[in-house]
Amino acid sequence: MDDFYQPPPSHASPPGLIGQIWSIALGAPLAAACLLLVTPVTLVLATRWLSERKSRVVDAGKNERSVWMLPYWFPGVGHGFSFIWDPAKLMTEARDMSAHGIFALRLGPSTHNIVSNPGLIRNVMSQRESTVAFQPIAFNVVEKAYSTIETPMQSANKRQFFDFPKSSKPKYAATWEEFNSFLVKYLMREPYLGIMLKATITGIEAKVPQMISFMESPIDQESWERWADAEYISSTETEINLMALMRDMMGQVSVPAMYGRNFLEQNPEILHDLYAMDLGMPYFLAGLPRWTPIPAVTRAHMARSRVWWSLIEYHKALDAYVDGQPLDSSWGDLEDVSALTMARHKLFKDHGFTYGERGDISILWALVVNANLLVYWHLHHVLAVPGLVARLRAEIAPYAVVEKPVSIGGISEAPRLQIAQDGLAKHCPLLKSTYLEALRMSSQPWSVRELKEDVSISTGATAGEAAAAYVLRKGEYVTMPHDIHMRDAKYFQNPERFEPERFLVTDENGKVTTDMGTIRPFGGGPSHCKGRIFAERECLSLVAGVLAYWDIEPAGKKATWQIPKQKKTSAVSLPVHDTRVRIRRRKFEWDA
Ligand code: HEM
Repeated sequence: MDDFYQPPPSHASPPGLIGQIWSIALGAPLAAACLLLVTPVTLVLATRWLSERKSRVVDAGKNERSVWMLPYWFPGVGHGFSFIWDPAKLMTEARDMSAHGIFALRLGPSTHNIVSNPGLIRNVMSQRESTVAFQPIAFNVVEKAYSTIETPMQSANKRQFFDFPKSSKPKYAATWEEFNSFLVKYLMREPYLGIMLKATITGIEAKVPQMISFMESPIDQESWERWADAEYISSTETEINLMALMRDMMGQVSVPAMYGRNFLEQNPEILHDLYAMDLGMPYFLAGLPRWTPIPAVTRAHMARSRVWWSLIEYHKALDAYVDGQPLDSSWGDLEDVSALTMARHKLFKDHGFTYGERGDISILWALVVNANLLVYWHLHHVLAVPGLVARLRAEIAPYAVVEKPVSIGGISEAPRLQIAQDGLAKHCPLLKSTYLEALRMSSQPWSVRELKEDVSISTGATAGEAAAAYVLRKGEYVTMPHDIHMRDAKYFQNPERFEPERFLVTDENGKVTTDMGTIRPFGGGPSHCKGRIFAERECLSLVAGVLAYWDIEPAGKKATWQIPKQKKTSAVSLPVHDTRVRIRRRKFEWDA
């Protein structure tokens, strides 16, 4: 026996009952620790093992299968963590592992069937509302995103305005169809579409020549220059942030076209409140209240409240206007308010909606958040391709005309801009193709539907491939992240590259036009964007006007175009940083 052998230190237990209690007490921390560690690990491993839902044949005759669900690790959370962390990565990888671009994810308590195959999406979009419903999703978004959450601090006087949406749900349900029909009638059909476009184009023709003031002091600059951090370089050159500038330019012309010119004059900060509100959309949808200790959440709530109050005052003015009551002179005559806004106002008033229930905030938000950013991406991509600006200027020359200024003595006014929006949309295929390519690359729109019944959707037969059908289950959701398809190398060669001619097609007579193909930047089905025609015309007109009027170069030491990475907000992404540029007025033949 070794000399140095020592028996283990004895926790010499006293004999009997006390001894037993003593040993349990000593063993307990270790056992508890083991249990604490082993139980969750076992649970997580078991969840991972059992959670995969294999795709099984449902009906062999119809080649119908159930949807494959990826395995996940955490019970109750499902794929929630990886979805929040990087949804595009999770969904792109799963799409590549799935047979036909369809798979299921578990997000908390709900199951989402994620569909990116264009044939399957077409099928979902063509289903009846009673089977694949959008209305409950819309109500949910409206409830969470556009209602203000009351705090006990608010006065009773204010409270009556903030009763949206629970009390108003029945009123909305009763008028849902009529409101939807208004969107189609007044945003997509003539003469209303043409009237709103005319107001927008008049704004573009007036504002584009004033886009840069070449003033040294911020006090003398236009508001959009100040927001875009304009820096005076010389009387012919300014350095400025392109995204901030273009975003405001679009809002400066589209908001007056919808709400009349006095609305923006009364609420000069409202565009920026809408941007701040849009940034807060994920917090609203997650139900985070104003007092959440995260500054961005509070900022978003405050911005949304300010937008609410602006619209409440506006609706009071509209009430007075239609009732023939005296109107505060700052509102002007309100004669230039769009037919859509007036028709919605009438319906709200006739059905007894209180001011707080009138959901105009959703339309104002839809008008501003996507188109305003798209003009920035479009312009940025076009400027970054060598030689493209010259080609586009040649194409748009008959429809975006800069006229020689009138001179009196030695003083000339600024050259005038004339835009023919119809010509740009119909006779400028290269411009339109670059617009579609900008939409393909910079928008991340999702369409979500609730399944009210089991439904079978089919890929449709394609050349060399038989149709495959999938059964989606009642109570689950079907989610279509259109960006996953729009960046899929199977459908778009070099999907990460901006290719100006990607959407051009030539017919048998050699006529060149554009074809959108399978991209869906505006979603689809019953909730298909109702502003898509208006958006296309206003975006093409603003981009053409700016290209015709201004020279733009990258600023900074390296002075090369670097397209920023994207951050998902609404349909069109936000750049992670702005783009600093130098802007000069173009030289024309009369300048020589
Ligand atoms: C480039 C600009 C735009 C993009 C990319 C865009 C995209 C979208 C998307 C993805 C949807 C949801 C579709 C779905 O659920 O499947 C939508 C809905 C909508 N958009 Fe746009 N949009 C743009 C501009 C506009 C403009 C300028 C307006 C004018 C007010 C507008 C009005 C609407 C409306 C009213 C809806 C809701 C339609 C409904 O639920 O019936 N959009 N948009």
